[in-house]
Amino acid sequence: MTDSALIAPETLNQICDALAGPGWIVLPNFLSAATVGELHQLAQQRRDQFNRAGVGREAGHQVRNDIRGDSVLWVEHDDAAMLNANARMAALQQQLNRDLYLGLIELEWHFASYPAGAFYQRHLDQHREQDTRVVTVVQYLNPSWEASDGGQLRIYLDDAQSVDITPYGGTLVVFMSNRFEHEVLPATRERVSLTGWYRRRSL
Ligand SMILES: O=C(O)CCC(=O)C(=O)O
Ligand SMILES: [Fe+2]
Repeated sequence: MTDSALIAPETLNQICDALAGPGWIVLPNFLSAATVGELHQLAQQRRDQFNRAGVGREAGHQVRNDIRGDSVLWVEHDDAAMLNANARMAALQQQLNRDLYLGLIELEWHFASYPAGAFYQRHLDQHREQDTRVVTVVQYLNPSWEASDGGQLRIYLDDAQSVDITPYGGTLVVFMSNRFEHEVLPATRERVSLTGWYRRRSL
């Protein structure tokens, strides 16, 4: 990994201010091109370990191409190849707790790969009252992506407007998991990301 494990203090402040205000933020070039390349390559090397993502829990869990078409690989906390990536996310967790008192205890995150044409229908990441997901974090790992490749993340804002975010490599998106419905639009090529949720203890 070439990137330092650290996130610039101004960036941490910017994220906290945004979550306390509008509740969401997009930061282009959060990851350097070198880091995007390395993480993208890692995802390709581990291609065989990805599993089709499902919807619903436990007995109700099923693969539904009409709802979401991605495959995912969960990131382990002691994964040596993810040392810096995990450290960056730990630094952000610490700052969110310090500034916003969110009481986050862990990040669970996975690589996600959407084949060409795949999408994820409009949904809310925190959909049950008992759900402990507080903050959603997405990082895109798509080198040389063009807006015309598609794959935008469409976030539905509070005031019945929406914003489309193109998944350029290195872009970070952070938003409050219980506030914004969102969807992933189909792309013309494979779309790779790291998506995670900071969790609090269940009440
Ligand atoms: O990849 C994205 O832009 C968002 C993915 C998403 O909404 C999810 O995995 O819950
Ligand atoms: Fe989501």
